[in-house]
Order: sequence, then structure tokens, then C-alpha cells
Amino acid sequence: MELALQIKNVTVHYGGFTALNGIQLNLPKHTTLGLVGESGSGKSTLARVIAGLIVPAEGQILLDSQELTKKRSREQRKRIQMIFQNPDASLNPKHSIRQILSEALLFHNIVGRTEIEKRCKELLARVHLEGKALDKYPHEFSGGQRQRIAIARALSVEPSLLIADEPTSALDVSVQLSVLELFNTLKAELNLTMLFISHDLGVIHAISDTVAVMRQGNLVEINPKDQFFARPETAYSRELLSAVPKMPKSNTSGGFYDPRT
Ligand SMILES: Nc1ncnc2c1ncn2[C@@H]1O[C@H](COP(=O)(O)OP(=O)(O)OP(=O)(O)O)[C@@H](O)[C@H]1O
Repeated sequence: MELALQIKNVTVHYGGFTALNGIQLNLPKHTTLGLVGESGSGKSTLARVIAGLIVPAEGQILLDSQELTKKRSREQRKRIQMIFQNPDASLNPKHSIRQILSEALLFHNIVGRTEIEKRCKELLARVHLEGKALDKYPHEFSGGQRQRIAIARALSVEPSLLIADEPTSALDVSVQLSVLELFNTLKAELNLTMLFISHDLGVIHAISDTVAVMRQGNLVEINPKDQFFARPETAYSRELLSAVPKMPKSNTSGGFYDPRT
């Protein structure tokens, strides 16, 4: 399978502390890797180093077989987009939704000025929001709607890789499922390649093709989803899975299910 992302021996230090320790990882195109691991294991650091927000002390990162330079070009930055736990991180509160969506389209020359309006409406439709949202501002939307807008903004530049770092964790349980379903729909419709970080194994089960487990800056397991949930390879993975609270199968409040059943 053709690879979208290759991470070769990537190490990151924060001062004297090693947050990532020689990470090796391949992500095939049009697949979703779910990244799990306890708090502080290095998941966000891995996301940030791939997105170019921090520079590794060692190692290489290749996207579509091209090495990403230490100081990324505009084109390289465009090709990896990130969605954060808090949608407000990527939505300027003083800008209308039209400005928010058109900014990246114009900056990266995705469409000409005359086509902006049409493209913005298409983007909103993709995330199930109405065109009239364009004239509104972020504070006029709920948390779930703001995350949908952040997703539309990230997709506007047609990235090769979408990184979502705990994108549903800050949302009310009732909206978590609809945002997760949106990710699954977009994944199928747009053939996305995604790195999806969550501490919630129910979410990871719902979205991933492959699961990778981090512990103390190391990647300790990477396996196809079904294999990971049925036959976790390491004692640490088994520990993570056994910490999932058991829910009755019929439980539909919020729609999450026990990934081990
Ligand atoms: N800017 C920083 N300076 C120093 N240490 C940091 C910095 N950012 C993260 N760390 C440390 O690096 C380690 C990895 O952090 P990271 O945020 O990548 O973990 P995580 O798995 O994403 O955790 P969480 O699920 O809590 O977000 C932690 O011990 C954290 O305290």
C-alpha cells in the first residue's frame, strides 16, 4: 500500500526530558491510525512534531515520500492540517465563518475570489451546517458546531493528512457521537488519511483501521484494529483495555459501546 506518512527514528526532547524516543511509524494512504496511551505518553507531542509545530532533535518525517524540511514551506504546511480538542484554537473569534473558511482558501490559492462563496457553502454542507452560517461568528455556535467549522476549515485546503488530537473530548457526550459520525462519513467520502488521537478506546474503535499505543515516549504496539482489540500484544495494551468500564451492550445513551465486545 502506498504510504502517506513515514516517521523514521523521531526523537523529541523538552529540555533534558525525552518526550519521544526514536519513533518509527508508517501510515498508508486513505487509512486512519488511532493513537492511544495514557496521559503524558507523548501523543500530542507526536502530533505536533508531524504538523511541524515542533522540530525533532533527530529523525525524519516524510509525507507522500518527500522529506519535510525543518522549516516547512507554505505548501508543506498546507498538506498537514490539525484539529484540536478545543475548536477555538483554530477559530479567530473576531472573524465571521466566511472569513475563517476563505482565509486558508485564498492564502493557499485553492480557488479564485469569484468561487469563494460557493466553496465555503460546499464546505459547510460537508460538515452538515447551513450556508447562512457564513455571516455568523464562532460564539454564535455550540461547541459541537464550532468543532464542525474547525473541521471544515482544516478540509478546505484538501490536506494529504488530517491530524485530530482528542477532537471529541471537550464536547458534551450527546454531541461527541455526532462529531465522530461526521469524521467517519468524511473519511469514506473524501478518502481521508487521518491520525486520530483519543484516550477513549470506544472512539478509537469506532474510527481506526490501525491502532498504535504509546507509553513513556515509545511506540509499544501497532496493529490492525481488530487484532488490537481481540489480541492486544503487550501487557500495557491489555491494561489499557481492561480499564475500559464495562457497559451493557444495549446501552445507547451517547451510543458508545464496549470495544471489547
Ligand atoms: N512544552 C513542554 N515542555 C516541557 N515538557 C512538556 C511540554 N509539552 C509536553 N511536555 C511533557 O512531555 C510529555 C508528553 O506530553 P504530551 O502532551 O505529548 O502527552 P500526551 O500523551 O498527549 O498526554 P495528554 O493525553 O495528557 O495530552 C509529558 O510528560 C509532558 O509533561
